[in-house]
Amino acid sequence: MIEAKGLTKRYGDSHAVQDLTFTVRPGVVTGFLGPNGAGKSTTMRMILGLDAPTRGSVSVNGKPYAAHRTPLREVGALLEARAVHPGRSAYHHLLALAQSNGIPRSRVREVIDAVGLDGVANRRAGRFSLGMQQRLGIATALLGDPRTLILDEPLNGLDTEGIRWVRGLLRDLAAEGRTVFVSSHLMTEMALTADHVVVIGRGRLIADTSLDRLVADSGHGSLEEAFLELTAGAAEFRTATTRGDDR
Ligand SMILES: Nc1ncnc2c1ncn2[C@@H]1O[C@H](COP(=O)(O)OP(=O)(O)OP(=O)(O)O)[C@@H](O)[C@H]1O
Repeated sequence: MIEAKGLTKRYGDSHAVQDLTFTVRPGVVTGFLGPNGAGKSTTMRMILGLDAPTRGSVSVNGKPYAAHRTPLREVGALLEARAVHPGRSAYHHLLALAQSNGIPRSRVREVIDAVGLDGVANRRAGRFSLGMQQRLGIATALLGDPRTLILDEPLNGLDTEGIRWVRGLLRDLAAEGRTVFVSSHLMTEMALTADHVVVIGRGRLIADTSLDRLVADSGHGSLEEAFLELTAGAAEFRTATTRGDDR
């Protein structure tokens, strides 16, 4: 469970995140949606204690992230797939994290197999393609068998098989009773994966509802249309076509 209360982050004169209050519940996949620059990554960084809120608070599984004694066993996160020592193999990257978090060595092989990296586990992570780095990032998130998963754009760079695999993985993790909070710009994928959505724009909460209700209430048949309508006034970057300049 993730609980944000009045969460706010200001950089200089501008708000990246403003007065966000929402709860991410276990047992369902919650999609975290918003246009470019809406504040999704900043919110996730605050949940993980990587950025301090200017105001407000956020807890994961009942406590601030930093208050957990073995955080990797509570919360698995993928924020920046490239945040891996480039000279280290995938196996040694995971092993170092396992050893510093009291996770058995056998779990390293399990997650390597689970993400399909068994054939390249001894290669330097710095030479991995984006999709391979993303798979390693997901393996890192799964390493501690955590109750809560926070994944920022986990589908970036994945091939068709990888995208389908992540869809099944997220649904399975939620079905096991875990909390799954995932951001993505791929609305067709989110429509297939998420049960619930939290939508933000310009740092503010726009919607916190079931995916089915969001689509039904919009009167449109798709999440993509519902999302574009909902965020029309909150998107900083829209192309001429979407703005209707050429009509
Ligand atoms: N360290 C920082 N210093 C100054 N401004 C920042 C910083 N980090 C983020 N911002 C600003 O905060 C806003 C929200 O950025 P954030 O990366 O959280 O958005 P996002 O929803 O994840 O965007 P995207 O979908 O494009 O990845 C943006 O205007 C961004 O420029």
